[in-house]
Amino acid sequence: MLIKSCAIIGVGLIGGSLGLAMSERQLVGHIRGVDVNRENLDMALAAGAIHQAAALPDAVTGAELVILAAPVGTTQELLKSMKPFLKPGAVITDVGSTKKSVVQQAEALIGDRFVGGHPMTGAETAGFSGADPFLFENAFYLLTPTAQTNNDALETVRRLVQATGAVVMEMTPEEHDLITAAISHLPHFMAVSLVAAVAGMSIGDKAMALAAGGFRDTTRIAAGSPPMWRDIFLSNRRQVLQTLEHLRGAMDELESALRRQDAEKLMQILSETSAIRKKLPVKPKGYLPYIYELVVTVPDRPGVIAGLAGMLGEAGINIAEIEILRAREGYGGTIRIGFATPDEQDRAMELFQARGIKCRRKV
Ligand SMILES: NC(=O)c1ccc[n+]([C@@H]2O[C@H](COP(=O)([O-])OP(=O)(O)OC[C@H]3O[C@@H](n4cnc5c(N)ncnc54)[C@H](O)[C@@H]3O)[C@@H](O)[C@H]2O)c1
Ligand SMILES: O=C(O)C(=O)C[C@]1(C(=O)O)C=C[C@@H](O)C=C1
Repeated sequence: MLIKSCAIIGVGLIGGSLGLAMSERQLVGHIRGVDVNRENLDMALAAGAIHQAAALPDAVTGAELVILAAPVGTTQELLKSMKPFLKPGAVITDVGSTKKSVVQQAEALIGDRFVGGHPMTGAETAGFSGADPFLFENAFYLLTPTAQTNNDALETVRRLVQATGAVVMEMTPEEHDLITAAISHLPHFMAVSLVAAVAGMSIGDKAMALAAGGFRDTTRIAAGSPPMWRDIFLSNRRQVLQTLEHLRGAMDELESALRRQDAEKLMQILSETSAIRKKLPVKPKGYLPYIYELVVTVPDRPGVIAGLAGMLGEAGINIAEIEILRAREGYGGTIRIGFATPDEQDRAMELFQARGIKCRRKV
């Protein structure tokens, strides 16, 4: 056990996942949970993510660690209300998606025992129902200590985060906010704008009903929690606007090539960006750092997945992930099977091919 008692304020997707990860791995002796939403609190309690549902200020009394996991706009009020009740030496951390304003507010209110944190993993689902004890496995978890931050407090948070399976990276709150503006907040801004633009077209409803991968993949995140994203945009306003300028520049260049019907320029932009996108590290988060995948085509027969799993099991090949990609009732479907090593992928491919099962490597 790393910590005797902890309070999580906000037991939604991230706070709930942290609670599950900490209690399942027995990292914390006793976890109290606080939430304005009774349903999330009840679910967190029933799932064992927290041991006790509590309210402020009782929840933080005697706690060695307090984790703020509500939208970033609540930080100041929450810290103000708990400050007089914090145990001397208690460590306070948060999981907020923006850091500079949060860290400034926290340091001004409670001083050097606040450690800013931000797991670079999540989902578009809000609330405890999406919580997952493995959410942090292999995910980057950014910590943003400042010159003021107490070293022991930083070490406590670092050890806890690592024990949840995450990979800690430290940076300044300023650098954090610019980077996350570019790779998280700007994409959200774009996804929301794309949904709004298409919804506002006369063909909007019909077009969206027909949407395949393009619209779905680029707009998944637009389904995210409105209060959470309102707070992120407002607290990282300057950096989001700064990165938006770059996006506008890139869009203007593409638009101008299209207007001029400049095929060469279009080809150059498309080739350059395609090459950059392909170089993104594969699966930087998830249960395994890299997954070696096969896509298997199977007939629609009861027990077909059990059959594949049995074959692999008999050959001593472990399945790391399995997913039904597409299925047509009565005909068949495609199944994605992930393996932890290229050797297992090769052996599975040989096994399937020897039995006449159609499969290919997913690249
Ligand atoms: N969703 C993501 O992908 C993601 C990823 C990393 C970090 N974050 C950050 O984590 C934090 C939580 O986000 P989430 O995705 O878990 O959202 P969520 O909506 O799933 O959970 C937030 C919880 O906080 C509760 N809450 C709101 N105001 C409160 C208050 N004043 N007191 C107590 N509880 C309160 C809500 O009822 C909810 O249960 C946010 O700061 C967000 O920026 C989110
Ligand atoms: O939806 C996801 O897959 C996410 O990981 C969400 C995401 C992101 O933009 O990457 C969103 C906000 C967080 O602060 C961190 C993660």
